Amino acid sequence: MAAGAAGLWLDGAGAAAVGQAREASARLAPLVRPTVPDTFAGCREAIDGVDAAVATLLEHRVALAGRVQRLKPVGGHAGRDPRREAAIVAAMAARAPSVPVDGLARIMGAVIEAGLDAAERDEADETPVWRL
Ligand SMILES: O=C(O)C(=O)C[C@]1(C(=O)O)C=C[C@@H](O)C=C1
Repeated sequence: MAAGAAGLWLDGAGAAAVGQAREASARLAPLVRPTVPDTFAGCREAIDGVDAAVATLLEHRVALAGRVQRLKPVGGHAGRDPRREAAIVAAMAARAPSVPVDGLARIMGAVIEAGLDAAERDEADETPVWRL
């Protein structure tokens, strides 16, 4: 398999490998090759592509957040660290200058809470899909 500017070339790959490669491409394409669509349908398609990448990153972030809870003296919601959360928002603000900082703080607050909720469900023996 090789990746190029226009997509993926698969030589002699089975259907499962082709499916996996398509999914990997869908997840990565919006990051490495952002599109600038000029139609309604094109915009919707591009948004769906970005959402696929966002969902992939959220899934990975939730798994990492779950892992760090198990390494902290006090994990879960009880061990929240407002200074760390503010530093996360400040670092992200530099990369998302079009999103007002208070909006970014609300978004990341929701993301962090979702991660902590998932970690506490995991503690209750509900195995998550992703576990690092
Ligand atoms: O870094 C930590 O201490 C974490 O528990 C992870 C995390 C996060 O999801 O980024 C979650 C809760 C804390 O308030 C701060 C950050």
